Amino acid sequence: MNGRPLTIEVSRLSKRYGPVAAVRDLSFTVEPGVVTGFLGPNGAGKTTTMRMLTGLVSPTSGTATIGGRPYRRLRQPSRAVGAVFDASAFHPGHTARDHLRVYAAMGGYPDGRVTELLELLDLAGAADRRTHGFSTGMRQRLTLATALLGDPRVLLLDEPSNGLDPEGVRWLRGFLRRLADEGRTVLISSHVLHEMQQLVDDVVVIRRGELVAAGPWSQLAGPPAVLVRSPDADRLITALHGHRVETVEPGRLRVHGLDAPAVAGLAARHQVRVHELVAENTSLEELFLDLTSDKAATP
Ligand SMILES: Nc1ncnc2c1ncn2[C@@H]1O[C@H](COP(=O)(O)OP(=O)(O)OP(=O)(O)O)[C@@H](O)[C@H]1O
Repeated sequence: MNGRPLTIEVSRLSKRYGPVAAVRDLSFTVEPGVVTGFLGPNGAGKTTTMRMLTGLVSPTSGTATIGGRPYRRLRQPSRAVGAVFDASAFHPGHTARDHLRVYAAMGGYPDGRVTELLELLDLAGAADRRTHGFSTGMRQRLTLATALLGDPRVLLLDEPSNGLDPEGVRWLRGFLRRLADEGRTVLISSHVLHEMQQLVDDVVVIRRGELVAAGPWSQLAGPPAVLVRSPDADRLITALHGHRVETVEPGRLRVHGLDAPAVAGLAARHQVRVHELVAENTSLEELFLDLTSDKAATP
């Protein structure tokens, strides 16, 4: 990667389309060196925000900057920022190599960069095939190759995991992680949450154009919880004095803020019988459903 890392800053950003408030007073930061997921249900305003970041849509108010400047005022925008919004937008008659050559010519990149990226994205074997026969995974890799032509320090990808099989998602995770480790700023949007859970370090969650939550995924997921089945549930509640304990049903408890070994240790110390102990991790999906439910919308 060439040059200093670039931080993305979105500040009090709004976009109206007539009566539709697509993005409302949105503020968040995306740091270099991590993979950040931009999450929200369909129509939440993700694409509109990413288009404002790349100068394709002008904000109604607020700012969206990359390394402190709006996209259009960056010295070499296409070298600083790689962005692709539609993975299916290939000319069906073009081969993968043709497609990359067209974009390389537009950006002023040498042909050697095309060959390099075909290798890097595992497309060398399919380089001279027409894209209309490409699988979803190959299309997504070609999209990534297009975004990477200028060796950008910032990568903005709209729904890069869309339609990938588990093997494809695993590959994408490793690839994005490498880019982040090189100091790049990686922002990927999605509404398919179980895939994102494997892909991202930080998350920015929006709903109806507004920020719902932002931060490291591990913090947003909250502390662990443990499900315990015990014939001595009342005594276990006493032993767990000072911790938040819910009774799920008679004989079954959910203990918050402790991991399974800690609960087992306390039970042993108080000679309470335990028949089952299951660690529960809040998945991003649960978190997302919770954050985006109507209940969460009302103050
Ligand atoms: N050019 C436009 N004209 C009018 N309304 C628009 C336009 N672009 C987006 N919208 C509206 O703005 C809102 C946000 O749309 P946007 O595409 O940004 O959401 P999204 O989170 O990317 O959704 P998806 O996951 O479905 O792509 C939606 O209500 C959409 O209908």
